Amino acid sequence: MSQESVLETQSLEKWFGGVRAVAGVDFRMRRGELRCLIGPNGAGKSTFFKLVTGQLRASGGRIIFDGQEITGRAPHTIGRLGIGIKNQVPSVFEGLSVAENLWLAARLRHSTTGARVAVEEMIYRLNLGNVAKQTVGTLAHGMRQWVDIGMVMAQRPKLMLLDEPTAGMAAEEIERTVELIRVINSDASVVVVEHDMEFIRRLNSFVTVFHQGRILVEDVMDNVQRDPRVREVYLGRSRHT
Ligand SMILES: Nc1ncnc2c1ncn2[C@@H]1O[C@H](COP(=O)(O)OP(=O)(O)OP(=O)(O)O)[C@@H](O)[C@H]1O
Repeated sequence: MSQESVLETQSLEKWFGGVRAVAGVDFRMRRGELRCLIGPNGAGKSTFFKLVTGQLRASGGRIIFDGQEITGRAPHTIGRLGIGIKNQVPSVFEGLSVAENLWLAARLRHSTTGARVAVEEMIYRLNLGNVAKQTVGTLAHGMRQWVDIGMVMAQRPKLMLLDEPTAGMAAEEIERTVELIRVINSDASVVVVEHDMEFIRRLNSFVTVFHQGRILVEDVMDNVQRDPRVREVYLGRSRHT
């Protein structure tokens, strides 16, 4: 594997019974890169994420993170090595405050002092100072998503996976999420799975298109949207254009 790669998969496969959800994926991204992953429903994007984080065990192939093979490693080991994931459903504690949530996440990786520093930094970087003491369950949907993202950031991952971070967000919340992803990407590699094409366009990154568990196309968004194969399987559908 190239020294430049933060993540590489080789012939990665996942079967669920007779369904080949991930069907031999050779994926590679550079250290420091921001990459978007798109594809129609059922294309295998979430399964790919879960294989990388160890939430699911691969049926075949290899996963290499930061120069080290992580295939078959447990999720907590992979987390400690530096891969963080924000799943579609926020894993916040609704009954605790923003600061308490960030603290619990930060303590997974840091000493008491280090965690305190990380919490303060996340509150600042996420611009959550006004709501730091507020109970997360009382916050608007967008803010809960940002707290969830902050909890992953507080662990200082080298690679952050974001599964549909803008789902259910209003336009101004989406705008702020674009900025937040740039902040995250200033010191971590990032992969974003999204259905919102305008959001992907705003992120202005290299895009990988999944279809039926395989990589169909990899290119910049302009070329992806013009590609007839992509239009056929995905962008031609009114819901996604
Ligand atoms: N736990 C599971 N058991 C059985 N089949 C599964 C499981 N998880 C996913 N699948 C199947 O694997 C395929 C890929 O699903 P996956 O959720 O990875 O797609 P996706 O691209 O993330 O879709 P979406 O955009 O709708 O989230 C689908 O056919 C799905 O039904």
